[in-house]
Amino acid sequence: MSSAFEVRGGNRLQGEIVPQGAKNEALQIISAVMLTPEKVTISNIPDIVDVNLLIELLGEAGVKINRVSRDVCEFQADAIDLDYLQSPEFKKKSGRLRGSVMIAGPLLARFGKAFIPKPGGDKIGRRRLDTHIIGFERLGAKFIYDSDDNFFRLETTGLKGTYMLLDEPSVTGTANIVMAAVMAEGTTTIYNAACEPYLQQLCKMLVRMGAKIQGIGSNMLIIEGVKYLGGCEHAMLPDMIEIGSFIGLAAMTQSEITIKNAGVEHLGIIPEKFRQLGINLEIRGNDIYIPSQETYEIQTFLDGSILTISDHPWPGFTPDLLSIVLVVATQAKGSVMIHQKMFESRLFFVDKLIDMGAQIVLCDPHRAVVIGLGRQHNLRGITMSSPDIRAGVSLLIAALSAEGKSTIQNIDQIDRGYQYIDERLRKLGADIKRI
Ligand SMILES: CC(=O)N[C@H]1[C@@H](OP(=O)(O)OP(=O)(O)OC[C@H]2O[C@@H](n3ccc(=O)[nH]c3=O)[C@H](O)[C@@H]2O)O[C@H](CO)[C@@H](O)[C@@H]1O
Ligand SMILES: C=C(OP(=O)(O)O)C(=O)O
Repeated sequence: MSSAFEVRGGNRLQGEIVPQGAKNEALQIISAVMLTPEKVTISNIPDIVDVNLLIELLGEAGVKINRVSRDVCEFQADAIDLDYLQSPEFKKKSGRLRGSVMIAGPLLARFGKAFIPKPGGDKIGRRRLDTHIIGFERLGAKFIYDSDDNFFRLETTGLKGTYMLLDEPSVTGTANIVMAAVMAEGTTTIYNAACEPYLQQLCKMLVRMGAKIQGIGSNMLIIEGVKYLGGCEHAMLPDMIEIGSFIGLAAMTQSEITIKNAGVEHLGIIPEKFRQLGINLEIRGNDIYIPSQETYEIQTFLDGSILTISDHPWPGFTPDLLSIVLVVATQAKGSVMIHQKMFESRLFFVDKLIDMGAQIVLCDPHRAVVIGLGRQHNLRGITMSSPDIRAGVSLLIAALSAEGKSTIQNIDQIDRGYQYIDERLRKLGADIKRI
């Protein structure tokens, strides 16, 4: 696969786009197939690098995989090869994505053993696994760290339910602990649990498999362990981060776009945050219609002070859309402070936007003030490299709105999470090609 996009900016886009299935949900759901020897059928699976890599890993670990169609897959984990899960091949491959860490919970629950290599994913700051490990320990697992080979090993003779108050509502951490607890002996209470739609979907799937979980959607999950989980069917929700990216794309390129089947009841505060930037969007049934807008004006707080948009665990605003909000603000009228509280290395990509002509002050690693250009002039196309998945798409959106040619390198980052993005954008009228 080639590794750059060449984009000629300035086209107004038009048409309909259907979001892919949610990447972060897919990583949890596909890990959960390890909890049962029975068949699990999953649909609306996004065809993206991270998810395909996880499916490949499961296949190598002995899970039977049958791709019924491009987005539907049957899994059957009735003959897991535990030796593979300690091998250098597993270590190398699973180290390439963050999501692979979530097979630890199911393995611990079912086989009493799990191995976690140092996980991959975006290099967007420190990404610790403390919540996962401490949670497993609280359930009675023994944690052994091999500093020579950077492998975390976990072992148990039987997990036991307990009360735990998580240090922070970690998304993958909560998923991992839930998957371990569903087959532990007795009752587990997880307080300060993450409750993103990804987790709600996971819990609903586990309940269909026979798990007993109360409090789904809240920050307190009460899980009564069961001895056995069976097969089920599960359909992934539309990817809310992709939906937010398309809203930003439409505004920034003055385009009229309809996002079809957007799962609007699951978007939480996301539409409202884009409205705060002055973007008109209409919810039409399960679609989102964004009219072409010449300009959009950032709201102030009620007392007239400069708006701040910051991230927060669900139901707050997801950190994965802050880079998108930031780029959209560069062409708005007005100013906004972007405060990325969770990750300390996610805003550095703004230097590229500044090179393109945007007015941004990076105050510190967590905060940037954007002074919108209000279409007084266009951004200029440049050559740039994508540091992480969401910065990559933000740069792509900037390039599509800019004057002239841009080259975005390192687009493997974008391919990790956005399915056939160049092809889908071309259908809307974008001038983009892989080189
Ligand atoms: C595969 C996957 O699902 N990845 C998502 C998941 O990553 P992941 O599950 O790895 O992220 P966590 O929820 O564990 O935390 C992310 C970072 O935020 C910090 N933190 C977290 C909670 C909090 O209240 N305060 C705080 O500062 C953590 O210390 C950590 O550095 O959740 C992140 C936070 O929504 C998203 O960016 C990632 O896209
Ligand atoms: C940070 C992200 O992904 P990951 O956790 O897989 O690195 C993301 O999806 O924005």
